This record gives sequence, structure tokens and C-alpha cells, in this order.
Amino acid sequence: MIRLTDITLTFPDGDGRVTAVDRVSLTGRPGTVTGITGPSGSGKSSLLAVAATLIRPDTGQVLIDDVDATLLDRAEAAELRRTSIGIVFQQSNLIPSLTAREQLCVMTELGGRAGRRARAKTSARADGLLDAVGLADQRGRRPHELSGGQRQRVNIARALMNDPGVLLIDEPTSALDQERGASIMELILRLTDQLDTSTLLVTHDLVHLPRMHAVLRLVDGRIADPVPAR
Ligand SMILES: Nc1ncnc2c1ncn2[C@@H]1O[C@H](COP(=O)(O)OP(=O)(O)OP(=O)(O)O)[C@@H](O)[C@H]1O
Repeated sequence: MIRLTDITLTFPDGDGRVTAVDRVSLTGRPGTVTGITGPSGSGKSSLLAVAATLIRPDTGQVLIDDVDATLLDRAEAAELRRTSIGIVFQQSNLIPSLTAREQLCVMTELGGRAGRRARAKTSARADGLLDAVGLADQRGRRPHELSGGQRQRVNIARALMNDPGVLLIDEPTSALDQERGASIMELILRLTDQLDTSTLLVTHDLVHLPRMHAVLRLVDGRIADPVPAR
């Protein structure tokens, strides 16, 4: 579960400050996808960065599974991200030299689990997730040997490796054609349901909004009129 309460975020802008997010509140419940949409510059990515605990807001509370992330120091926030938040950024940041399977395994190895039994568990989870995203046959391939849609599937599987309660995704379909985009969206909806994640998804692609459980539209950093969702 993720709950953002009364979030305001400003950035320095010349002599003054620009308000990127203006008193926004939202709740993402387990097993649901909440869409965040709005025009360019409306604060979508800024809000997602706050939810990801990557930027501390000027005011407001960021509750991740009942922990207020705004009260944590950098190391504590990094640990919360590692254990509780899966993040899929707009630009794929897969490691070129690693196979799809290794991209996933490296996520739990970062946490320092190294024993033989732990490694077997990591491998089994990686294989299960690659299967779930439809890449069981491609697990030995490196990023340059995968299509854009397949790389996006690896990104999503990797974000789920540590079994996070919260999944944050920025523009997952922007680099894909309509058919591949629709299939990535189906995948996100299915995994959200199966793994019971609280998923927040930034998109300006209106065709996907009716599939989401809730939609929040930002204009100039503020929540605008509600958009019909399913
Ligand atoms: N690091 C930064 N420093 C200064 N201003 C910033 C910074 N990041 C974002 N902004 C400003 O905050 C506002 C919101 O930007 P943000 O990137 O969150 O919008 P967005 O809705 O995600 O846009 P897009 O759809 O184009 O990605 C904009 O006015 C932007 O110029």
C-alpha cells in the first residue's frame, strides 16, 4: 500500500522556485493500478520520484506499507526502496553485459544474500518471473538481443524481484507500437493482480486509462477533474 498525503514539491528556478507538485494526495491499494496522467510538465514524473523516495517533498507524507519515508535518512530510504518498491523508469537501464536472467539475479545479490540455498532461491524466483513475463525462452539473451518490448518485460520482472508491495512505472509504453504497448499494459495489470502490488503508472497514452482501477490527472502540479476509470 502506498499513500501520499498533501505532497508539495518545488525546485529552484532562477531567483524563485517552481512548484512541480502542488498539494497532491493519493492512495494506491494492493492489487490495483492507479494511472497518473496529464500534459507535459504537469508534475507526473516528479510525483513518481517522490513516491519512489528518490526526492523528498517540501511538505507532505509518503507512506509505504505504513512507514513514513519522509522521516528516513538516505540509507534507510535506500533500504526501503530495495525491499519494498519496484521501479521501472522510462529509459531502460539494463546492464548491457548481463543476460536477462542475470539482470534479475543481481537485484537480490545487491542485498548481500550469498549462500548456496539463497542463490538457488534467487534463481528460482528469476526463472518464475521471466516465465510470468513471457520470456522463459529468452533468459540467456543480453539486452541487444532483445526487442524493445522484451527489454521492457525484463525491466518489469527485475522490478518485481524483491517482491515489493509497491510498483512504480513511468511511461511503460512510450517507446512501443500500439500492439506491444497494449500487451505490456495487460502484463502490468495481470502481475499487479497476481502479486497484489500497489501499482502507480505514469502515462500520457489515454487509450490505456479505461483499464486502470483509478486515474489521477495532473495539470500544473495539481489534481484536475477525475477521469473515468473502470
Ligand atoms: N530537477 C528539476 N529542476 C527544476 N525544475 C524541474 C526539475 N524537474 C522537473 N522540473 C519542473 O517541474 C515541473 C514538472 O515536471 P515533470 O517532469 O514532473 O512533469 P511531467 O508531467 O512528468 O512531464 P513529461 O510528461 O514531459 O515527462 C516542470 O515545470 C519542470 O520544468
